[in-house]
Amino acid sequence: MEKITVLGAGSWGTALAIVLAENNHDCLLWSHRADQAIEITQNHTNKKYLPETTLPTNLRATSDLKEAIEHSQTIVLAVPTKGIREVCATINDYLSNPALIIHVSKGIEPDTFKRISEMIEEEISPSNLQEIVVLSGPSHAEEVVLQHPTTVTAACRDLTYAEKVQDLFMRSYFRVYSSSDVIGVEIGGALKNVIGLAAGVLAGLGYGDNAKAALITRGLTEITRLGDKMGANPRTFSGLSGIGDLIATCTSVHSRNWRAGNLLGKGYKLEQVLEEIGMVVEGVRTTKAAYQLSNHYHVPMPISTALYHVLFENEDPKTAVDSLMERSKKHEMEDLYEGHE
Ligand SMILES: NC(=O)C1=CN([C@@H]2O[C@H](COP(=O)(O)OP(=O)(O)OC[C@H]3O[C@@H](n4cnc5c(N)ncnc54)[C@H](O)[C@@H]3O)[C@@H](O)[C@H]2O)C=CC1
Ligand SMILES: O=C(CO)COP(=O)(O)O
Repeated sequence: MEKITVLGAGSWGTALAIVLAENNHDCLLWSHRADQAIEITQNHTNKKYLPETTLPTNLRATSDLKEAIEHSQTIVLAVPTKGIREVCATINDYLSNPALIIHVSKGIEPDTFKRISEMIEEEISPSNLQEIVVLSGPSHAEEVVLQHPTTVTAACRDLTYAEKVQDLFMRSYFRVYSSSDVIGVEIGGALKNVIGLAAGVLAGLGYGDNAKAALITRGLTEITRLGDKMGANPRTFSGLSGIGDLIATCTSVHSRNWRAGNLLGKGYKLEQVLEEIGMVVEGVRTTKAAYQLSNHYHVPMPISTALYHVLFENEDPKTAVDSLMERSKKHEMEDLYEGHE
């Protein structure tokens, strides 16, 4: 049994805290809302994010970040990408011993192109940092709390820590694999949200399985192409954090990104869509980052680029799909044939 702190009491932070509490760890969940922390500790519910779920009685919550950090040196970071820097900068002030940070967020910061582990390293001083592990894969919170079989990957440059995270989380319904490819696991997790949004757009336009299969396959191609340039092991993209998460997000009714895209395809405006979903839709910001990265590395990413035009330049979704389909002919394995975009 270990003392573990989970920062972020949204759907994912809460679902993971449940797994840890069921594994008999002394788990303290931090919410930045006092009323939510009281609800979790006293009523054993988190109605806003997991309305049907009863939480284990050994799971407590606090809204005091200092108390949460003093609780343990094993910290699961489950806040949206946009909040990572702010939360890390604050906890850096409270840390008195090097912490193991396990991050579970999926995004890339626009403009800086930083992955989550890079942002953590910039905000937490080296003396306060033991290691960073990323935990990622096809894992909707709604199904984890129902104890449906789920598989994820824990990646760290030092495999010892990835294996430690495996031991903390492994449970009959929650299987964790290890990897040392932090870059690949982070890029796969972030960019699948862009393709998931696009899959929702296609569904919203009324397109079916042919279009979905094309999108997943060609989406994986552009993720792999970029990941390769950014230093990932291309094989990682055929694993859980790559194709695995891509399938889950592009085919699931639980996916916030898919649902957001679906509404966009039906003609709703982005602001309306985000209000309707009410939870973080990471793919929106990551689409901006993907578009910028595509230009920066001169890597063709036609799907991400088309989605960027829809999200940020008001392009009509149907026109964007038509433009994608009407591009010049290509070889399917175009990366082998330079000059063929
Ligand atoms: N929901 C899921 O099934 C999964 C989510 N993830 C990832 O986990 C991360 C968190 O997602 P969810 O839990 O789904 O989001 P959510 O929208 O359910 O909850 C986010 C939580 O973070 C809090 N929050 C927002 N901004 C904050 C800030 N600046 N500082 C502190 N707290 C802040 C919100 O109040 C809320 O409690 C995302 O990167 C997401 O991609 C990864 C795997 C599965
Ligand atoms: O990352 C997830 C599942 O693996 C959650 O996806 P959404 O953010 O699209 O809901």
